[in-house]
Amino acid sequence: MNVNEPKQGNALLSETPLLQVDNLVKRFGKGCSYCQQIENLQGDEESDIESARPQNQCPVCGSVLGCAGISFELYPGEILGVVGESGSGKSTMVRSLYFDDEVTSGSMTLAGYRDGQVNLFEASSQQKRYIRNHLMGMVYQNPYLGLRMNFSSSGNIAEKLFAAGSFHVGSIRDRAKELLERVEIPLKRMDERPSNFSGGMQQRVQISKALANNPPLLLLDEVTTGLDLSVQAKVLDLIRSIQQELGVSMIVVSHDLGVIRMLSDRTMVLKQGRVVETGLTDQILEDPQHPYTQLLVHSLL
Ligand SMILES: Nc1ncnc2c1ncn2[C@@H]1O[C@H](COP(=O)(O)OP(=O)(O)OP(=O)(O)O)[C@@H](O)[C@H]1O
Repeated sequence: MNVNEPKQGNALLSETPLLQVDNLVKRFGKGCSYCQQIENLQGDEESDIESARPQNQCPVCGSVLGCAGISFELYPGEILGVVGESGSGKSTMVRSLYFDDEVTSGSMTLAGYRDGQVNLFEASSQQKRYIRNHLMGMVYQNPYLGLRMNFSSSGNIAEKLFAAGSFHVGSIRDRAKELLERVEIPLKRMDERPSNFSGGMQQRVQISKALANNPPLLLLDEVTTGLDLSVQAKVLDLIRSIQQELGVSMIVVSHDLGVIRMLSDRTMVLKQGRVVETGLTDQILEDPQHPYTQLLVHSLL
């Protein structure tokens, strides 16, 4: 597959979302009676584009709204791109979805967990662990967050399989081989620590670990940022082919519209913790409606 080729159409969207997020709020800081009314920090969408004053910071108590009421749906087999400038809340959003950060309020349901009837943000820590181990995978920009650098690559995968209840050493080893082969890590290096690997290889090991238990949902946070362009292209190509092969749904966070253009079916644009525009990626890139999206798109050109 050539990464320079345009995407082959959009995923077939089924009627029922795999993931539904409603009104996700994440506040950093204690908050006060002023900023608990989120609309007080709303700002003027049209005029604050160039403004230096962050609209997501409370002028009274100084708390910051990382996510200020984000709602969206993700359908089976779909790749949703999340784009926005630095500080727009992209990482806070995915970290919240993966339970790395505890949210302030909001709800998240997954079709594969108790028929989508449970707000996962309110689940117990044991339930959250189950969901992370069986139903979600996460790939971080910084491989040190997703990998244990003092374990071998196969050991990293084994850890994820153990966590989901696999204990048969032979099958774990076979699965590790299969996954590492899939992400093109030479098998003779499977017992080496990822700290010996290049940045692109570390990201590929992270991807294989995240996929170990066949989760229906994969979260990818700036996974190619900081890699050389040719390495970046290989990792993006891998992500795209894995998605086509396994049909896994993905949320791809990037500040780089080139990455979004290549991978995502639909795109959600964030600004200061809020969704300003969502639509088919081609439409967002070719005919952006919101002034902020227009600025982002034009800065790509
Ligand atoms: N631990 C924290 N404590 C206080 N504020 C935070 C914390 N983490 C994030 N923020 C704030 O939340 C807002 C959203 O940050 P976030 O890192 O999610 O943005 P981003 O779009 O991922 O940016 P980048 O691409 O630069 O990482 C920013 O204003 C940021 O300063």
